[in-house]
Amino acid sequence: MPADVSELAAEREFLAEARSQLGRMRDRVAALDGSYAGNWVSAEVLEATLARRMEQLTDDPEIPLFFGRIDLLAGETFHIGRRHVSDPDGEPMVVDWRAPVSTPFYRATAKEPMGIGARRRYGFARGHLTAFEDESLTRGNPADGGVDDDGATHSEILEAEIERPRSGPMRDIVATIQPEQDVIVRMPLERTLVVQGAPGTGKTAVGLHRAAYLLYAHREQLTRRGVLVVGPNKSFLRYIRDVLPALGEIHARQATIEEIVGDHAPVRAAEGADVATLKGDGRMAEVLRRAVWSHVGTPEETLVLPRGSFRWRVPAYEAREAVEQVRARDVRYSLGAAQLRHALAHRVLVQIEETGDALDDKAWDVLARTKPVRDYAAAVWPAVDPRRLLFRLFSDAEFLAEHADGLLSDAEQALLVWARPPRTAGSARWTTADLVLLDEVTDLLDRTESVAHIVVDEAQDLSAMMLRSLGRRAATGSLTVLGDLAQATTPWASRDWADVLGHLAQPDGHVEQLTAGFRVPADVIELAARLLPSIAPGLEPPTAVRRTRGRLRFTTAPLDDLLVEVGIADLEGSVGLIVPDADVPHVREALGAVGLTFAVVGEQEDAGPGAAAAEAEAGPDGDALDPAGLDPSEFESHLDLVPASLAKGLEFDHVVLLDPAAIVAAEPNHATGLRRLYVCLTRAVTSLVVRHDDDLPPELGLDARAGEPAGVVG
Ligand SMILES: Nc1ncnc2c1ncn2[C@@H]1O[C@H](COP(=O)(O)OP(=O)(O)OP(=O)(O)O)[C@@H](O)[C@H]1O
Repeated sequence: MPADVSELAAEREFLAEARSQLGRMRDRVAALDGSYAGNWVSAEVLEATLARRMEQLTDDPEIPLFFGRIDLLAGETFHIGRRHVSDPDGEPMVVDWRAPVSTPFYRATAKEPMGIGARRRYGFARGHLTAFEDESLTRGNPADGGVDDDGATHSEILEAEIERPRSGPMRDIVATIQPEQDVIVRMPLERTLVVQGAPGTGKTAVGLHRAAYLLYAHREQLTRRGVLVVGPNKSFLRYIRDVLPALGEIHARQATIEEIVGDHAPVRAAEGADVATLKGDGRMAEVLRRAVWSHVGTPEETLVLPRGSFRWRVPAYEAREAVEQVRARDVRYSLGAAQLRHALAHRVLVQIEETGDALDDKAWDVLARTKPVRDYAAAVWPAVDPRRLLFRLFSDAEFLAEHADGLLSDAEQALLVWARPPRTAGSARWTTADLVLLDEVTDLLDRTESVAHIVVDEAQDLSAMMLRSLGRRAATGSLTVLGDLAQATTPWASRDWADVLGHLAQPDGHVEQLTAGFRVPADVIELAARLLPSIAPGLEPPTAVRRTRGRLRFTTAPLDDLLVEVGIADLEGSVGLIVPDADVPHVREALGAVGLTFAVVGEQEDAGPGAAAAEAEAGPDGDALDPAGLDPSEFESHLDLVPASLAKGLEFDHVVLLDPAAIVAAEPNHATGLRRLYVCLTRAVTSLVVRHDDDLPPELGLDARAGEPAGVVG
């Protein structure tokens, strides 16, 4: 038997043995239960821990138990996988990719071998080990066998992974994390960092793997205090939701900013970009701070506290002193109110003690809770209701002017005041930007609880006030901030990462860059990069690492003809039809008319029971889901209809993009429109077809009259 064949057989045997050991570990955990615990609380905790452990030990035969191996120069060999597997003696058979011992698998090069002599990568097909590929790190001589400038060796298995046709929701990249990505993934927990990277450079992937790494490296702290992953919208969160569970991590909350601030009130209205931008401006924080603290009054009367036959008194000047002392402590507003009650009670306590009355330990608290003290303190330091406060700011121009003086211009103040104020705070129709302001007010009143770590994706799109909302939720933790300034599509987006770090209250955070593009093929990048001088001067396009240059085509064909001509049903991999939001209804009809089955991104929730019923009615061939051919399973469907506003963060093997000019025009200003177009152009992995009329945005630098613009047709 040739050496390679016998080696493959040995590796398969090892895989089978590792699987059976994983089964043994699982059986052992299954035999344990909470009865080992000392009391019911720890029983509950133990049960939960065991349940989590069982989940981690579940063996999915489709997912390779290991994907790599390193041979240490010192002689030891380690298989690297998604989870740790040990033999009955406790010796590791597979080590977790996040363990320190695994680091050289990701980072060692011939120039810096990090103590390993060889690296092996495995090829799998549906869980079956089909191939392996060895790389020697001891050659030292770059001329020896395909070692490139930075000492990396060409890997067919890595290339196959990068070139694979895309389908379905996002997958993990644990087998092929690149050295510069791995540095970010394993950065210490305390470091807040920004990852700036062009489309497809793996920011989302890296952020999720970093969350998984931190959960492993700081398990106790992170599961107790929480990890939060923030994405731009719910469909994006559905797109990424399988990645962390596939890495064995199910305890990270994934939410949009709207969901995070959603506890304050439901969103019941939208508003113009100018108003929303102003509400998201960092100056609003000071307006709100002033408005909240303006409630603290100046005591003018004596506090009188009857007790038995005595009437104890705190004169107004002493009460004023107490207020000043509490204010100087710079505590949250509600805590200040409680401290004022105690400060007043203390002055009474001292008087009582001076009479020689013996008081017990609780007397101070009891005095602070008496009705006269409570009423007096509440009159000077009244409770503030966030919704009533915002209602007053937006309906009472004088109140707003008082607190916005020197911060907002008259014109800006006029923008904020409601043209037709609701009658009460309870009937106000709040917008998303309002909820973020309510979150700020709530935090001025009572400190917001902090989690241990937040991963924020598409962070360039968040307003200063939104960033403050996230920053306070990581006040005693850290953040991984992912984004691309060239993809900023909100009118309130940030222009500078230093500003972002400032709003997050993490000024010491630092910026890392990713430049290698794993998604977009070179021809498509070159097209999209034409927009960069207009939308983000100074930012570079990604350097495509994909071998295929991609297929790029422009057409003016009518939509119905195009749908037939592209041959969507026969394309391997997923297809995204990206259209201006306003065109979704008529394109949906057109797709139904040509009999294509598709899902509409962003409509999964709405699809609900009706769609399920339609699916049940579908014949065995499943191609008649409902009259419009709607397939409710967004990202599982072969074809997704994607409103341009929801394309961000997604990718499809093939993209058909309709009407770039309308996509640009739909945004509140031209620069934002061009950035939206940049996002839409950079979703394709294999091919991009652009359907347009005679109005291609001039910034693309193409001659549209020819229909097939010169110089860029693949
Ligand atoms: N090291 C890697 N090995 C294999 N595939 C990778 C690697 N890094 C990234 N990818 C793939 O590249 C694609 C783009 O990754 P990702 O979506 O994380 O990029 P992004 O920078 O967040 O893009 P965007 O800015 O468009 O949101 C994904 O399919 C991802 O799996």
